[in-house]
Formats: sequence, structure tokens, C-alpha cells
Amino acid sequence: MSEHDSPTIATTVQTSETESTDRPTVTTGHPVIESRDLSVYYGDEQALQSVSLGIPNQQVTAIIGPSGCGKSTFLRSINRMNDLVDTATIDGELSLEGTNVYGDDVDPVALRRKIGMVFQHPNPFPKSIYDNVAYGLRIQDETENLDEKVETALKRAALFEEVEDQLDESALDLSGGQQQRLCIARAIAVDPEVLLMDEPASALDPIATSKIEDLIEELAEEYTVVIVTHNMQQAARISDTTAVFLTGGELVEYDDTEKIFENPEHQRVEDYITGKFG
Ligand SMILES: Nc1ncnc2c1ncn2[C@@H]1O[C@H](COP(=O)(O)OP(=O)(O)OP(=O)(O)O)[C@@H](O)[C@H]1O
Repeated sequence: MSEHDSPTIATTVQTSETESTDRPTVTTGHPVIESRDLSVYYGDEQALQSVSLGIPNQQVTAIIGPSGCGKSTFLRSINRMNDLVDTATIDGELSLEGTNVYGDDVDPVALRRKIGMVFQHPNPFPKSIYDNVAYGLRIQDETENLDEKVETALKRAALFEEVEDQLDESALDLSGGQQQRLCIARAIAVDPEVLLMDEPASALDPIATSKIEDLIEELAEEYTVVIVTHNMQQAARISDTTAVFLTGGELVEYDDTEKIFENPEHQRVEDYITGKFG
């Protein structure tokens, strides 16, 4: 786990004794993203069940759990990507730095500039390496010192040295791991506050995966990173905080990553982590 100078987070997990449901209510010291009783439905199917958690600033938060438990749904709720699904409806609250992400006056496109996203399969545009990174800056009309901004983003994404002599060449000619780091450079070029990553390394080989993991830890020195991963070793290696979702979109436990992996409160979490199901 990273040792950077993030604020100390006091994580409290209240279990069911004082509550009518068996779900934890989790609060953290300085959450940058906060969900309160967030439920998401696709048509009649409930994909998230009243999820309450606070995601701490400038740390890596991992979301883990078996297939179909709502990890991606939670991630996509943060930047309103679920708005793009016709059947999706949302109940409850989700805020970014205290502002309701689902408020009437919030423009989802502007919101997604503050909340960058990286997907499982690298998806560079069929353009040059340079134009990929410059894309969001041009849309926002932030073209002053564009070369410098592109270079900085590529450096932050640990890609610059590998591509500095081929910035005008097609991004599609890069390896899968390089393409994924390019997508990270594209996401951070516009200086978002939060980076969401949905299985960012699952399509990559072990060496490329290890580079992405190192990069994620470095990025958390500047950004709040939320990563969905199926890979529990990866969550244990790179995250500071871990949320465990189980079947039916229930957040069962949320705590410091070390605690989740070494001494979880819930038997179901221990069973999942030790591979008894999922
Ligand atoms: N666009 C959609 N339309 C209808 N149902 C959906 C949609 N997206 C997800 N679901 C359903 O919502 C539930 C949660 O899906 P989600 O993709 O969030 O889970 P996940 O934990 O990320 O799964 P995986 O690990 O397999 O990617 C599943 O039952 C899934 O079938």
C-alpha cells in the first residue's frame, strides 16, 4: 500500500446491532465522494441496495466482490454514466465534495470532466498519441501551452519516455499496456479530482499490469482513485481502503484494506476473500 501523506482517515463501521438492516453505515474522516442510501435499479432489478460510504481524498479505494454484485454500477453512479442506460433509476444521494451529483443544476458532461474514467479495455481514439492526450484540453479550450500540458500528462502516466519520439503516430499502434497508460494520460490531462477505474488491468499481461499498479499508487498522491477489481491480490497491494460488495448489490464491509484482508468483521467477507465462493 502507498505511504503518501494523505490525511488520516478514521473509518467507522457500525454493524447491524443499532440498525434495522444488516448493512454497514460507513463514515470516513474527509470523504470527497459520499453516497447515502444509494440504490440503483435496472428496470425492476435492484443492482445496489442502499449503499452508504465515504471515499477518502487522495487515496486508492478498491471495490471488490463477486461478478454481478454491483461494483461497476456503483462506479458508474459516481460520474452519472448510468444516466446513459434507459432503464436505470437511482434513489438516495451521491455527492462530490458536498455537492449533489444528481442535482438539477449539475451538467453531467461537466461532472465527467471532474471525474475521469478508465475502462477495462483500453479505448484510445483512432488519432495520434498527442491528439489523444490533447483531446479534452482542446474541447475545454485550454490550448495555451498545449505541448507542455500533453507532456506533463504523459509523464504523470509514466508513458512519456516510451513515446516521446512518436507523438504524431497512431495511438492504436501502441501495446495494450501503453494504450491503457495513454487513456490514463488522457483522463488526467484535464486535471480531474477523481479517477474511476473499472478493472483497468484485467486485459493486460503481468508486466503491463504491474506498471499500471505502480502508476495507480503514484496517482493517488494527487488524485482520489476508485478502482473496481476482481483481483484481490491487486486490491490488497495497491488500495488503502476496500469496500466489499456481495450478491444483490449489498455493501457488506468497508474499512482499511489491511483490516479487510487480515481481520474482516463479517464471515461472508472472510469466505469471499479466502475463495470459499465468488
Ligand atoms: N445496463 C444494464 N441493464 C440491465 N441490467 C444491468 C445493466 N448493467 C448491469 N446490470 C445488472 O446489474 C447487476 C450488477 O451489475 P454490475 O455490472 O454493476 O456488477 P459487477 O459487480 O460490476 O459485475 P462484474 O464483476 O461481472 O463486472 C447485475 O445483475 C447486472 O446483470
